Amino acid sequence: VDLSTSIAGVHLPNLLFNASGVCCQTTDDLKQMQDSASGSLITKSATCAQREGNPSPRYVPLPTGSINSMGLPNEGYQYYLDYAKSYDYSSPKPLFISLSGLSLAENKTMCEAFVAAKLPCVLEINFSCPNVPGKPQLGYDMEAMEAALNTLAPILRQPFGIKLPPYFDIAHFDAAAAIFNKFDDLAYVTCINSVGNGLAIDFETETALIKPKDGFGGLGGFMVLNTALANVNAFHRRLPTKKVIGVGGVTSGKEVFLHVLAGASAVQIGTTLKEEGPAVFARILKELEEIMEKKGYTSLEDFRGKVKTL
Ligand SMILES: O=C(O)c1[nH]c(=O)[nH]c(=O)c1I
Repeated sequence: VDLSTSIAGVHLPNLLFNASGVCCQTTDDLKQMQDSASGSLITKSATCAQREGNPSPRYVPLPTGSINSMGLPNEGYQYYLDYAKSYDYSSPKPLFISLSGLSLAENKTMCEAFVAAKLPCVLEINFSCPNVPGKPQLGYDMEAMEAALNTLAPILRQPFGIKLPPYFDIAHFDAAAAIFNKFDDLAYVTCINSVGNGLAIDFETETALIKPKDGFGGLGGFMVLNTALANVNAFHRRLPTKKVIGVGGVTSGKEVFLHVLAGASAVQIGTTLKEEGPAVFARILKELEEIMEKKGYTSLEDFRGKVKTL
């Protein structure tokens, strides 16, 4: 079976890669991704300056997923620019770079630096970090999101992507899609980032599980699967000339299959990669192949976006 796909003008030998933030902050992490069976890799969201992030504990696995309030820890964008400059683009795996400036000025600076370097990596702007105290998510402010795209698209002038928060209202899917359809170079959207500001509490100790923000953090893993599928399908239906990368709730080949059925062109793994390690890619690719063979599909196009309705 053929599990390859293409996004933003790059070809992925298979549709799986890491969710930004997991196994991608340092060059050691990224080497693990390169050595894994993934079809691509994306770096930890970068800010202009290096950041330590929030105090620990800041990530905790839960029975049905995870909660995190990392606080954008990263090596600073020059580190990832250097990595992108030294990346071997003859490798079958294309490189994606995540940028998450703390302001539009920061995003502008980082985009200008990457564009000036003229590299084949794909740039993805993170509109949805839920864990920087005092910084509301751009993805929930439609006007600010459109203003950011009006500033950044003319700088990028190449296919790029954006990372979106989950939306929970049809009117919000409509409003967001109406904005995205104005930008031809916006090649894809990645749905979803963590479900923001959940609260995990330990029953015995009666204490929040993570330290930052009184225990409030983004939810991920299996518990967010159905919200992720809805966001993938909502934007697949509303963005006819763009692609969707699906992320959220993948624990096996079954959820990858469901993400593609909902319309995903590629699928990322976060919590399950964090808990199982990079060997997860080989396991899940095998599971997906078995599912496709059983159902009689030979390529992702055979079923992408073909979820039936009653
Ligand atoms: O806290 C983080 O670093 C973080 N955590 C997330 O769950 N999503 C994000 O986009 C980010 I930038």
